[in-house]
Amino acid sequence: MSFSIVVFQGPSASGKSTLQARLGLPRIVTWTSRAPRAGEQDGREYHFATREQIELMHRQGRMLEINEYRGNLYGTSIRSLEEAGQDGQPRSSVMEPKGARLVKQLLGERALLIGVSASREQLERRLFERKVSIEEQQFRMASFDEEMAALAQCDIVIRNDESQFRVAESIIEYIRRGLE
Ligand SMILES: Nc1nc2c(ncn2[C@@H]2O[C@H](COP(=O)(O)OP(=O)(O)O)[C@@H](O)[C@H]2O)c(=O)[nH]1
Ligand SMILES: Nc1ncnc2c1ncn2[C@@H]1O[C@H](COP(=O)(O)OP(=O)(O)O)[C@@H](O)[C@H]1O
Repeated sequence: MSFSIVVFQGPSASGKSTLQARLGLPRIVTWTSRAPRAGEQDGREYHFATREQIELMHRQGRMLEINEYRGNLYGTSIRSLEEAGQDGQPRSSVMEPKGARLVKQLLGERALLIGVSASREQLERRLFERKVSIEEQQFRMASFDEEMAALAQCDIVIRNDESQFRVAESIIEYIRRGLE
C-alpha cells in the first residue's frame, strides 16, 4: 500500500506533533489567519493569510475545508493534497477530526489516519506543564470527549501515555519503515 498522506488526529497534548516529527515526513503546510508566533515562518509552519483571502480561496473551490478555531480560520488547500501524491513522497499533517475525515473521503486508501490518545490525567498534566492560561487549558480539555470519540474514524489509534512512549514510538518507527 502506498500512502500519499498520513494525518494525525487526537486530543490536545496527546502527542500528535511529537509523533509526527518522529515519522519524519515533510509536512503539508496549511493556511491560517492567526498571526505568526515567534520563530514561525510563512510557508513553513503555515501559509499566513488574512481571513478574507482564505474565505476567497474557499469560495473558489480551492480548499478541501476550512475550520474556525479560537477566532481564527484554518484550511487545507486541495492543491497541497494533490501535490502530496504526485512526487511519490508521502506527507504528513495534523488536523482536527472534521478535516481528517474529509482527507479520508478525498483520498481513500491513500490516506492513513493515525489517532493519538492518552488519559485525561496525562493530558491535563501536559497542558499544565505548557504553562498556558487556565482558560486555555479548560478550552482544550473541553473537547476531550469529542476528540476521543472521533478516534473511531482512524485506521489505527496509538496510545501515548508516558508509560507507553517507547511503544508508541516503536509503532511510528514500524510505520516509517513501511513507507520507505
Ligand atoms: N481542520 C483543520 N485544522 C487545522 C488545519 N491546520 C491546522 N489545524 C488545527 O488547528 C488547531 C490550532 O493550531 P495552532 O494555531 O497551530 O495551535 P496549536 O493548538 O498550538 O497547535 C490544531 O488543532 C491544528 O491541528 C487545517 O488546515 N484544517
Ligand atoms: N512519545 C513521547 N515521548 C516524549 N514526550 C512526549 C511524547 N509524546 C508527547 N510528549 C510530550 O507531551 C507534550 C504534548 O505533546 P505534543 O506533541 O505537543 O501534543 P499535540 O501536538 O497533540 O498537542 C509535549 O511536551 C511532548 O514533549
